[in-house]
Amino acid sequence: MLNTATKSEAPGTEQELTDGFHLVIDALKLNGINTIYNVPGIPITDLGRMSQAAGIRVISFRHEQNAGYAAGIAGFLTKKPGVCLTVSAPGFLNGLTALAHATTNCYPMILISGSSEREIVDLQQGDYEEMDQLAIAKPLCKAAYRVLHAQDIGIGLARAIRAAVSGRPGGVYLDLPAKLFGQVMNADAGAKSLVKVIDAAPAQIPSPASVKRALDVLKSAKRPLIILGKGAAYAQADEEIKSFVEKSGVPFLPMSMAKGLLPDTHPQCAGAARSTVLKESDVVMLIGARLNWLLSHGKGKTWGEAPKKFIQVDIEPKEMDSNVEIVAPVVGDIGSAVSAFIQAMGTGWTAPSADWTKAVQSKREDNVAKMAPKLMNNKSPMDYHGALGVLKNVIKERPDAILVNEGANTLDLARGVIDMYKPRKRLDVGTWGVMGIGMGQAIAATLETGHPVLAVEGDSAFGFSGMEVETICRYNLPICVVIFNNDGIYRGTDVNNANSDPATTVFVKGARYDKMMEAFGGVGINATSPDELKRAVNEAMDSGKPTLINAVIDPAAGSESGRIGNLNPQSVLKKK
Ligand SMILES: CC(C)(COP(=O)(O)OP(=O)(O)OC[C@H]1O[C@@H](n2cnc3c(N)ncnc32)[C@H](O)[C@@H]1OP(=O)(O)O)[C@@H](O)C(=O)NCCC(=O)NCCSC(=O)C(=O)O
Repeated sequence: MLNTATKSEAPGTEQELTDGFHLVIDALKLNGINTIYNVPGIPITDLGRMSQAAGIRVISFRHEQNAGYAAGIAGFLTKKPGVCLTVSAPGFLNGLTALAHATTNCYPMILISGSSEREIVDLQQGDYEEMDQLAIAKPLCKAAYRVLHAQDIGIGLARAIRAAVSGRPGGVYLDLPAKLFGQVMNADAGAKSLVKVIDAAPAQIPSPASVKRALDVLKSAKRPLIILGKGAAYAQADEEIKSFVEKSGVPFLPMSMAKGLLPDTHPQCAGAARSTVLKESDVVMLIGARLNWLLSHGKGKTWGEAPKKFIQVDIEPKEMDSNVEIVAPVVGDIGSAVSAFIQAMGTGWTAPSADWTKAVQSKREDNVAKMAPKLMNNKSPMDYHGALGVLKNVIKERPDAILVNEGANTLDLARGVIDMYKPRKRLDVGTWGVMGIGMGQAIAATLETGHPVLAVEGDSAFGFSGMEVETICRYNLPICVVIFNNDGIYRGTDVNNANSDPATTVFVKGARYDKMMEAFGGVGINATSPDELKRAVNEAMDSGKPTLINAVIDPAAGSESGRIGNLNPQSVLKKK
């Protein structure tokens, strides 16, 4: 129902009126958008207040980048665009990193930003926070729109929603100049101008020929492999994906955020035999996974000598042949494609040879067995494995909890050690390997799903969004943040011999991040051994109280930039 903003006062011509503020709110509600991730300020403070009054959940952050990361991951988790609301110029720019991140990661998100007046901006006359925001946003997102007239708000939002979620999802920018909010129009006309987006992300059914071609190639394989990407997790076609993988009998490798689509403990899971399956497979079916740097572009020594054939399932036709030849492209949405595979496989599907599946299984068992003793050590200060062994069990006992994870070593090692059991329960740095997603993602994850969150953070990574612990306390969210504190980036042991400044990669020694949480009324714990960590995390996850655990990690533990290999400039220098 339309909110009545005011009534016109001319005698005898009384009519219900609405305005830009109310039209934006009504358009959001009409389209089922019930949460806004926001940082208030000119000119959108009242939009936040009025949205809250109208029943939309408005979560106010301390920095727009974190609100943006929250909106992006909300989009990933719900398949509805996550909305981030920012002030003009500087606030808008702060939100842009998250908008670009959403686009790169294919998360549906709308960055709505207030902006200054067109007449003044275009003549560059020095308006408050003057900036041509639309032009700046355009190259960083899927689509960018500006609404100048109140009667176009409905259409503007409809275009933004459709652009964000249809085809390959991504970030959309919606520019709302300050003057728009105050524009008044007849309430009936306003209501009629709103648009409810019907079938915003229509199913894209793959052609039967492409389905048959893909299955023929898979069937011909001696050593097949399925790689599940976060596109598969996004699709929410969990049952279909599980049935297909199990029916095929093919080993599967989950990319980081696809972990849990099938449990990491599933007999077909090849996560712990990664090098073996990439090198030795002869046919690889990519489902919602891109052949980007995370998969070494599908070539080079990671993929071994054996010739490979790639099958790729993706909603975006341009993804095909992006790095290597795709012999069987299947263009469609993942749910439709996987359902079509199941149907076309019929009843006579033959599983891959036991030679292959047993070889994968035995490599996996070897790696898991090698890892096991490391995870049980009770050293103090802790090393990564001792601390992660504890967290692995925390998630095993609470498979519905959401794990947020960022850092360098903290990310790389947690990804392997912590098994996931359910879909979309692992959220991390995504395609860019960006640091700073932690608190924004943790906040949105619990708000959107109702599940508690365990955020496992490197001390450096946490610093990018650390002030949001106040937000976590303000909204009293069930988030347990564990900071792997080794006094620096990669390690805390670097020394600068040139002058008295600290080395570039070290932080204050023995910092107590737990005190930050206490400052805002949450629970802060300093844990120096795996036993202490175990007690503290279990208590936090059971109580649901905002908690931050400063996990003291040996400053000498850890290696340079995880395993990014030759992307790490220091390793390049060392090689010269
Ligand atoms: C590209 C990658 C997927 C490739 O990683 P790899 O190291 O090759 O593989 P994984 O991590 O999956 O696995 C490593 C090895 O552990 C094995 N493995 C995996 N799981 C297990 C379990 N559960 N038990 C035992 N062993 C296991 C796996 O088979 C591999 O061994 P083998 O099979 O024997 O090989 C990954 O590096 C990645 O996601 N990188 C992103 C990192 C990132 O975004 N960083 C942010 C930058 S931080 C930053 O800003 C900065 O540093 O700068």
